[in-house]
Amino acid sequence: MLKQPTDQDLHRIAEANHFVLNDAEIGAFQQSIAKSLASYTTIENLSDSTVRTRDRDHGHAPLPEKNAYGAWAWKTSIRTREDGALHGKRIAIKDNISVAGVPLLNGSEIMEGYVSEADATVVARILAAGAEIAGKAVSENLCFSGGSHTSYPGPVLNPLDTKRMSGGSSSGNGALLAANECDIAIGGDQGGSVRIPASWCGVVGLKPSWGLVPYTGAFPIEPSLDHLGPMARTVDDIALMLDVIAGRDGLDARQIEVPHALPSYSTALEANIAGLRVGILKEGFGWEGLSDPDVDDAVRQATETFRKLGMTVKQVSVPMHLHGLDVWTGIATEGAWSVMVRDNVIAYGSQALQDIGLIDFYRKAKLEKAQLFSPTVKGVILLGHYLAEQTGGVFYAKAQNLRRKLRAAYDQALSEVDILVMPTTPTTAPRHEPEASLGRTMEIALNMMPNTATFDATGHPALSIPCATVGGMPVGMMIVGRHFEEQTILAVAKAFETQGISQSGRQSDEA
Ligand SMILES: NC(=O)c1ccccc1
Repeated sequence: MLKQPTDQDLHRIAEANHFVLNDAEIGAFQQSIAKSLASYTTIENLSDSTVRTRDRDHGHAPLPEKNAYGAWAWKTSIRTREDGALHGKRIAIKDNISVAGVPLLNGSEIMEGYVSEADATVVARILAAGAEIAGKAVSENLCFSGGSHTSYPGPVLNPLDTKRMSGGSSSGNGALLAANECDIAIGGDQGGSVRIPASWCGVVGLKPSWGLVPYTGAFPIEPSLDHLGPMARTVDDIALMLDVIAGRDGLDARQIEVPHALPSYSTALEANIAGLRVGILKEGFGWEGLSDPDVDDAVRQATETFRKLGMTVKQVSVPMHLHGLDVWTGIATEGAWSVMVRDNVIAYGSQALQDIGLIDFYRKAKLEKAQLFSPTVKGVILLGHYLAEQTGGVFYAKAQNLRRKLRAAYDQALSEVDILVMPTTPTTAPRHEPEASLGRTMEIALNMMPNTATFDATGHPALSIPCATVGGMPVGMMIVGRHFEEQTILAVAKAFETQGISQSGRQSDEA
């Protein structure tokens, strides 16, 4: 029950909002508030009819000896039917996505003790398609890192070389797929978090068009950047999963642009890709101080495969790509601060389904345990709060407007070619740096995203596929397409995968 505010409360709040109240005004506002509070009593007493915890096996914490890479956050064996498109598939769910009755840490110690009350839409759809939910995969701390070193309870190791990072923020997903501990994993991507671990772990990862896959039931960063998408070892499994999870759920405000009728992505894999036009994005290569020239070369060389497949390949230029990360930063920093910090993961103004249990737990955790926020999250709080205080959101607002311009710039290029290609990440998986300073910890969490984050801002679909190895580690090639043309990306990726396997370049180093 909400208590009537004291007169003191009203004076304090008025002062915080830069006005003053006299005694007569206080009296009048108290009366008006008393009337409104009756509605809050009603709200408290009405059921909002959301589905709560089901009767199911809640699983167990992973045994350390069966968690060599620190990639499992929780183990389950949830299956609700014995048939369906995903029957026989073992699925890992990134630990920022709700599975009813199962803990959700979102990579942060402050969430210790929280248990999700309802299945996310993607989880409900996966179960309805007959798959087994094999567990939750470790996420970076509140999803705010592209490395795999900020996760609680510990870093995630890359199974291909355990001294290296698996990439984040879907860090566990990449490691579990590379280690063959699941067949398909659902990741989240606001700045590259599906594609970075796919790139560094040598698997396939798709960030679908913004909105295509409902975000309902996943812990957000900022609604206009939030995406969920599949990761797997094969393009077939990506398409199979996309068929299951894509489409409106009627609960997610991010789905405003999603077409009501969607193609069959699995069927689209067989489409004829000869004649399609590939654009090598000039500005996606040679990032000053970031790019490994061997990675750039390997991706350029891999595009020869497209020629062999009968596609045309040319270089295209989108100068604004160089500012994509700036636009993203303007949206992500203040946006994440407002949603995740100021507003307890509520996006005010949206009609999306709200997770009351999560909001309540997280609000209290934030009040009591803020000291446990990771360096990356503290960085977002410091700059986001400062920006709001100094500028009142003007930079956020302008960055949102610039997003349209950025999107139009890529759309222009995508009117001349069917897909854009570039390295997913400027390097292969870097080494863990356990002794890193605070500054270095932040740097290695954020320095790999110039090609990925921009497409979270514009919402274009983007897939990372292994295309070579450098120094024994996989190189990811990113294929970007037009909005809601995942079928084209998948058909191209499938053809590349089929062709690529017979090539020596896939297995050996491209010096
Ligand atoms: N959640 C993300 O996609 C992300 C990726 C990299 C850095 C920060 C955030």
